[in-house]
Amino acid sequence: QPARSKPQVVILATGGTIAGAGASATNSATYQAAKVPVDKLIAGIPELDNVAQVRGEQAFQIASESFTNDKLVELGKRVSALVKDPQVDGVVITHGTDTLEETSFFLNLVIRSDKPVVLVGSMRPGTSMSADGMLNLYNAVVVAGSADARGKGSLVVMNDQIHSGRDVTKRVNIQTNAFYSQWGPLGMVVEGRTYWFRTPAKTHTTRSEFDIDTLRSLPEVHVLYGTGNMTPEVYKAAARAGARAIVHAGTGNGSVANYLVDTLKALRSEGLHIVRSSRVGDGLVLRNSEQPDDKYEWVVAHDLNPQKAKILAALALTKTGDTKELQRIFWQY
Ligand SMILES: NC(=O)C[C@H](N)C(=O)O
Repeated sequence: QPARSKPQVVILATGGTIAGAGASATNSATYQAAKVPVDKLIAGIPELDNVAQVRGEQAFQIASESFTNDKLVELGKRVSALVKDPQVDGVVITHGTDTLEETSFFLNLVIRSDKPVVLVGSMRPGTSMSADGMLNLYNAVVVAGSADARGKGSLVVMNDQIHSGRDVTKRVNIQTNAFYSQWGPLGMVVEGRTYWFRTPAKTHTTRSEFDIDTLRSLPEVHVLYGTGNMTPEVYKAAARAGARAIVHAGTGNGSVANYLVDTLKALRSEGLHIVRSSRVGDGLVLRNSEQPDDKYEWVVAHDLNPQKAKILAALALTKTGDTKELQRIFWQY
């Protein structure tokens, strides 16, 4: 077959601020997300034509805070079908930034392909002054069409940086430098070229034991946030509401208040899993630090923040209910 001159990239649009519109150019924070259809986004960047052959597909038109487990599974299945198409070299997903880190981690774990899957959003709507969506989308298409982006797991392109979809998190709610990875970005994309500096160490995509093609749904996992003066009843309510695991977004090292410990132990003995993460954001929670996890059969979230731990716990619970296995999964991914 003759080599194609340009990579073929599909832009799968889900909504978010990158498809947002405000009343005036000064509305950078007050606007409606998920308004502009994907074909209009593509038409607004004729330069895309220089770097890839692009086509759009509208998966959803929602703000990302409204993503559900069912939507994650539906999106994952569509991405999987696209990357199996020999005509497709890479996929870009336009996404709201609020839960982009959950979707990127989920796809990093369930898409069994080494083709680039690149998530992108924006912090300002396209109608605003210094809107960031156009360049972010252009950069994302460049990365999705790059052979050197293959095999690196899902990627997030924001603000000229290329992040691992596993590591990245939204840290600022109102500026264009919103995304951050505690272990650093993987690379940069500048003027249509990629520059790489590191690769992910954790298992992903082609080597993952999770597979979107056989996944039908995700079990319920709730995150409960550690503060002073917690209420044990809230943990029991999560269990009654059908949670199979609770991610405890603990203070500091994932610590648990002394008056909560008995409730968490009792819930564990009833079959619910306890995953200790931290509300701090950076760092990592170690086993048997703060609490005797071995004795209580609790799991620690390693370096995953609570919302990422929720995604991995849900996927892990589709495979096992064994605490040691769950912990092995948290170390590995
Ligand atoms: N900047 C954004 O995209 C925020 C928006 N609420 C969303 O996540 O859809």
